[in-house]
Amino acid sequence: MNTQIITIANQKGGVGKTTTCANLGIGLAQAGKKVLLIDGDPQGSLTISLGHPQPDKLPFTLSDAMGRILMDEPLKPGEGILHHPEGVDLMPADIQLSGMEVSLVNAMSRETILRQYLDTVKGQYSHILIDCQPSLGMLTVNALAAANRVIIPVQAEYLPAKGLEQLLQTVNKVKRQINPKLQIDGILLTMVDNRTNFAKEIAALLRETYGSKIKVFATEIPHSVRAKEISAEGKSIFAHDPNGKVAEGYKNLTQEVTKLEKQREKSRASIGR
Ligand SMILES: Nc1ncnc2c1ncn2[C@@H]1O[C@H](COP(=O)(O)OP(=O)(O)OP(=O)(O)O)[C@@H](O)[C@H]1O
Ligand SMILES: [Mg+2]
Repeated sequence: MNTQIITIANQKGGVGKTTTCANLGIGLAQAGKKVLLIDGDPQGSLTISLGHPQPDKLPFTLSDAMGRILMDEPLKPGEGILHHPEGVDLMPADIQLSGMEVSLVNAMSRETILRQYLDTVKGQYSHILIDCQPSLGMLTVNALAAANRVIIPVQAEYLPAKGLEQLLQTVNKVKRQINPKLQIDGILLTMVDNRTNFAKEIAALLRETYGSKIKVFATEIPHSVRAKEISAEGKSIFAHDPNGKVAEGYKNLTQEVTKLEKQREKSRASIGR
């Protein structure tokens, strides 16, 4: 299986990375895909939002998995992977992962420890989604080095220009130096308040500034208090508010993401001919 590995990254905090990771992941599972979510944030927000309110009580988390790779110790098949009732698997994270940033500094192949871990599990999955912490540190570099695709959530409320530039530089550097397969799927506008023109202006500005290089997803995720509630519920927006506009948004995003995949497959096939 040619596993699609999608990293959700933006070093700006609170832009909807975790919400997108959980709901795109569950959206893909509902579309019949075999999905593993990786919590790459020591805060464990993805882990918490998928029904594990105390990540530090879990017996095995991503820092243990990456530690095994660092120490060259074996992992049992599927070790530490949790199952969510809505059909996705999860490699959780807890605060111990913050120590990994430090351990990686002097490690051999420090940028590819996560990739090496994913190599041991990816045979089981069609899609792996990685949630990043809000930084461009070693963990995010590991997530970019492990992926073939990146989605960049941008909160429509602020002008993101400068931070975005820095993120794109990091992505390009990883692509050049470590991972030539890496492609930016697109910028995803999140928490869009349709009562104002602001989101439209920002979307227009983003398309104007980056549109020639980077796709801005046609799907925009609307702002809704229902989306805020889900993390406490441990469920997706599809279970919490199936007929709401955020569920519709993530359903549309799921379709855009799978469509991109098919287009790329087609163009690869035609190049191969
Ligand atoms: N569409 C939405 N409408 C309203 N609130 C939302 C929406 N999406 C996410 N939120 C809320 O906004 C906050 C930030 O979202 P989220 O945790 O997904 O962002 P993040 O980029 O992962 O943050 P961090 O950088 O801290 O990891 C959360 O409280 C979340 O519940
Ligand atoms: Mg987060």
